[in-house]
Amino acid sequence: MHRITSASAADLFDIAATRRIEQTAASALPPHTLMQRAGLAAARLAMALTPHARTIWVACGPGNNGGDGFEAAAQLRHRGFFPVVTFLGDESRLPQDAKASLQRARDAGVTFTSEPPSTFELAVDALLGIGSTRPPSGAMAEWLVRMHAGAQPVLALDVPSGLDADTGTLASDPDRVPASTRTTLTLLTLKPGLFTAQGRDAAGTVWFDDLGCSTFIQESATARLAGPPDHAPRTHASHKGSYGDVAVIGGASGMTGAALLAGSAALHSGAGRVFVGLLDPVAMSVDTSQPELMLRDAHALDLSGMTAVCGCGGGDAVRELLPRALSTAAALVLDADALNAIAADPSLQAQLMARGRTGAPTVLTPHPLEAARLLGDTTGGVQANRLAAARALALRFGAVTVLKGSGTVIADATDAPPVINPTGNARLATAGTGDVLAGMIGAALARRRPAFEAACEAAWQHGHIADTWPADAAPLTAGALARRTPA
Ligand SMILES: NC(=O)C1=CN([C@@H]2O[C@H](COP(=O)(O)OP(=O)(O)OC[C@H]3O[C@@H](n4cnc5c(N)ncnc54)[C@H](O)[C@@H]3O)[C@@H](O)[C@H]2O)[C@@H](O)CC1
Ligand SMILES: [K+]
Repeated sequence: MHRITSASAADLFDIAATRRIEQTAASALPPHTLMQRAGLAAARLAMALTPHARTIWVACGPGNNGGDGFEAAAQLRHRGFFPVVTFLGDESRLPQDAKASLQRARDAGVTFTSEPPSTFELAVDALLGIGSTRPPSGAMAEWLVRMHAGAQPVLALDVPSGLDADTGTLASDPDRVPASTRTTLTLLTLKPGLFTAQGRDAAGTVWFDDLGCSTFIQESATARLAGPPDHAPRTHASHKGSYGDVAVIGGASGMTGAALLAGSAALHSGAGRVFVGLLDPVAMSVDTSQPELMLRDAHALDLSGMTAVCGCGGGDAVRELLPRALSTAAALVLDADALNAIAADPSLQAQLMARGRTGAPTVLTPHPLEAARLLGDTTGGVQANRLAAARALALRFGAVTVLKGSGTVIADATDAPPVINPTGNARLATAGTGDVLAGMIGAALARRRPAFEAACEAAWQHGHIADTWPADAAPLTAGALARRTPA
């Protein structure tokens, strides 16, 4: 059992793959072994979370997730703890493993009640796991509200009840901000839904126990959790040409700052030279706070041989430059208004697809609304399956797609599993942080990282800066994020 952090990459498996792995493992092991291992891991984590707990409420549901709860309760009782089990299900219809664990809990002397205990130091959510099929209702919904209403920790087994383990969508009340401290112990496999959409908030800190079954995994991952980028040292004999040129195209009237932020981010991410091609005809000619940035009229920049970062604060004016960027930029990041322009113009879409067919490195960085416009979908439709939406965009345009949001998804048009970025937090919910990400990806492309790796590495780094922002520093601003310096 170990805690999942952003320090190491990991494979993720969807529900269908998890069930296949379970079948393979279960057929190779003595009966009930998996559930007993799951319950023991849950009990150990419960004891570590609340070593002095007097009452541990274990809420058990009608399937094998409930069985994990019975087993955990039995193990806790054997160790001198006082679990109180509430069971929402029909004993005669319990799956065999769960039935055996229910009996083990009874034999261990666990207390069973019909109503949750009035006070508890820890709640164990064993109501629904990967078999969740509909929003919790009735007593199940009431119990979930109750366990999350207080400040007591909640330990969810396998997945938080009601969370779709494939997509990270939560069946009920997504806007509820729970008071509880959340931990999830996920079993057998890591599931993508824990790390994107509502999954990160619902799951809290994720622990993983493979139940000793990693050797039974014979299939490829559904998705992957990104790990930190490798830090390639710069050779002494390198020069600014070794790290490439970035040209930011954006900054229409009133939005110059967005382009300067992207430029600053590219500069501080190590690009050799950064040009900022402004679309505002009366724009400044130098940014005295960042004299390294070379400000130009966007129309005058020759993009061949350069990495263009196109769209940051681009307004409608960026549209006329897109055909040239799409046809001449050596590598290209399309962000914000560039994406909106493409979504509204079939001829630009055709050019983007044609660029994709040439294999020229191209990265799209939509937030969910921009992704929805490009796909002709709604934001809700995109968020309902972020992995599928990112992959659909990557396939349609032949471009690496970075679908931003909690648990940013990076997909390309190959068979490689999409990647979910584990870093980042709500500090990034401030204007300009998307421009910074675009600039960071631009810098990675400029030093000739392959587009998929460039996107994964920049997304990880961008979130990591926010994750390590000192608590006592001034609030994160996009400018400070671009400079990587809390100020
Ligand atoms: N599959 C595995 O690999 C393993 C499974 N284990 C546990 O078993 C779980 C999967 O077990 P199951 O397939 O039985 O699925 P669940 O225990 O998640 O629940 C399925 C049952 O809940 C009912 N249900 C679904 N949504 C409901 C709702 N909103 N309200 C009320 N009832 C609802 C279904 O009709 C079904 O009876 C895993 O998440 C994990 O906790 C572990 O014991 C270890 C191994
Ligand atoms: K659960």
